Amino acid sequence: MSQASVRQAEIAIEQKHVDVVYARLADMRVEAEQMRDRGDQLAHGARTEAVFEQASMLYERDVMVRYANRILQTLDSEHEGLVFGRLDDTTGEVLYVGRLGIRDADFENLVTDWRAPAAAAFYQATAEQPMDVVRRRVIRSSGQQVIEIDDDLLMPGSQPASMPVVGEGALMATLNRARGDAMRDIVSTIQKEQDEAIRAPWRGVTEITGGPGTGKTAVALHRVAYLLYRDRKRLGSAGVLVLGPSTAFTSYISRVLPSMGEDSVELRSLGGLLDGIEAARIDPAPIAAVKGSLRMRRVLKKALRDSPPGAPTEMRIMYRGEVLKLDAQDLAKVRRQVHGLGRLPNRSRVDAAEALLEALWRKAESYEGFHVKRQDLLVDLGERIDFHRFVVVWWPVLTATDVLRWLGERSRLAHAAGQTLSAREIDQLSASWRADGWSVADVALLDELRTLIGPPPKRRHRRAVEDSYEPGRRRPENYEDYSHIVVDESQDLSPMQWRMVARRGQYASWTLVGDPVQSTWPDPAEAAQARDSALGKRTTRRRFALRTNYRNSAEIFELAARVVRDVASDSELPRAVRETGIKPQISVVADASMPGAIRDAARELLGQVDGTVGVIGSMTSIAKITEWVTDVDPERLRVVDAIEAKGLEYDAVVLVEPGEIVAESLTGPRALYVALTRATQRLTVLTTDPAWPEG
Ligand SMILES: Nc1ncnc2c1ncn2[C@@H]1O[C@H](COP(=O)(O)OP(=O)(O)OP(=O)(O)O)[C@@H](O)[C@H]1O
Repeated sequence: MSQASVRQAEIAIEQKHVDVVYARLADMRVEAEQMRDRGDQLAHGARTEAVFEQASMLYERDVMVRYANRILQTLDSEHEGLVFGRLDDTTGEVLYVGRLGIRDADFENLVTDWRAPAAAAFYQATAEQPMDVVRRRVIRSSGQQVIEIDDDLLMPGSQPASMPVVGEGALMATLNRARGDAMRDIVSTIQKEQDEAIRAPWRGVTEITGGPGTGKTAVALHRVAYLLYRDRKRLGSAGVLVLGPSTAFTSYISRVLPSMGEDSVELRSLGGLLDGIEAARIDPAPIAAVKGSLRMRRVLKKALRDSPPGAPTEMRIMYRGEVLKLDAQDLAKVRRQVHGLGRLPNRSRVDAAEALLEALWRKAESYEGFHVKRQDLLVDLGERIDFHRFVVVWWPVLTATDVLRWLGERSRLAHAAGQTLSAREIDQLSASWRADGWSVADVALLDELRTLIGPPPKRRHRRAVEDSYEPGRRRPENYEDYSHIVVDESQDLSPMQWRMVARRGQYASWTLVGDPVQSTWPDPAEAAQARDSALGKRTTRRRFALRTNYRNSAEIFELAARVVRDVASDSELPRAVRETGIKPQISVVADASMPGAIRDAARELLGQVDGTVGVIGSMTSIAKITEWVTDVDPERLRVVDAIEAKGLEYDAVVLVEPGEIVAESLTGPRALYVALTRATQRLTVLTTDPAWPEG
């Protein structure tokens, strides 16, 4: 038989099994729907049964409905192939691996869930340690149709004559495919070193490091699916949070977990972590660096103690024929006293009222010939409506956004900053808070303020809503009790951002994903310290280093590696496994011809690849660049600045003016390294510097 017909025959064998699986699934679907109906009946019945029976009935119903929903969800979710793997072992046993564990009506195993221990060999077996696996097969399908198979022969000595081996390697086939706007899951081709990180226990802190394209993000997401599968009770109800750098990133990864049947995980960007605020604006690097540093805590604390804008600077109140007056100095003293009690400002209005009454009493006492009893004055004035009206405006309920906005006034910020910020920093920060909207770095400051201020006094009905929270429902505002938190691109979190994230995971276990070489944070020591205090005393720490770059062609990565050689050691750089024979194109362009050159390069690349093409430029020129390419294929062309490009990938990239990207970043070549490692197949660099990349 020819190779082609052997392949066809093997595909037909797999198709037969896949057909059996889908037929069984159709039956299960009917059963699941019946189960759901039966669940409803049970719930209905429970209302009329004795109380002790209700609990077990409801529990049974919940289990049924959850199981039924899970099957339906997996069947309905967009994914490639329910059955994607097969292992043949030395005893002739066959094990199929898929997205869901499925048994036939006689309870015989048709497919094993990829997360089950029995499926681990699918990812962990190698030629050196075959774990009794003779042949590993990846089955690629389109819908219910098997379209391709790819085999690895792990134990050639044990291969029976009747066992053919076909295909050229599933991994390479997958890596060569065009990229779209959404990341795909990698369940069928997870590599051994990745699998170890995915299956690590949930406790403590799991750190996954590796260069660009080593699959850190993919691994972190599969780890979440794995942990929820293994420990849903413990992790599922308190919730899992996945945090990424930008909304472009969270949208890029948003389909991976649902494609594995997980839709309960919260994906948030750093700008969207605080409920009610969606910040996308990125500050210029020097401003972001100040906003992210721990110095800001001092400034914010001080700002809260200052008198709010619009607060009266004088109090006059008539009492028994005398006008009692507190001037600005008196009032400032009272304010200091109240803050000195150390309670949250939004919880201190009663303290403020009491301190004002005391001050009024001292004033009254100082008036000659004015005889009143202290207790009388405190009670009489304390009941007066005009006194309360004053307290409300003098000690208003604060919101974090109000307080940060106030610091847009330069003199106010200067007062709060004292010696903590330089005059230039005060100029820059106050100007930034006068601008419209919030920046991503502001969100951590708002969250810090939220905690320093305390929640606004609760109204009764509001408390009722928060207390009635049950797992599965929408979580309460600014929920802080996640059971597991994944932080992607963790090398870039500022100390203030670490504090914000830590608040949400006081009892959580963590998966941290990052690459120090791609760091755009200028003070790694300060950030590392903030990170360590965020993680607290968690003693279990495990580290996984991924070393193979699956994204970039070797030719593209070679150029990227050149720009960071001075700041990174070889051991920190991954190895790109895929060669395309196509070198990146570097074109030196005159300034005036840049718009046309970008358009031409974009069009050329769009003609050469099937998927998306990214145009990446500096933050300062990205608005201009966006205008220049508006008429070029909006379907497949994406324009992002070097910061936003973090974590994303395209089939081809036009990188505009690398020198500008280096110049505007506080970590120079590292930011450029990030931008240069976004393309899977082709890269064109346009520069006005004839000496680049050497210059
Ligand atoms: N085992 C694998 N099988 C198939 N594709 C893979 C595998 N591992 C990684 N990839 C692909 O490689 C690309 C890079 O993966 P990912 O974005 O997770 O890398 P990363 O380490 O997070 O990169 P960066 O640090 O640049 O953000 C993705 O397209 C991913 O699907």
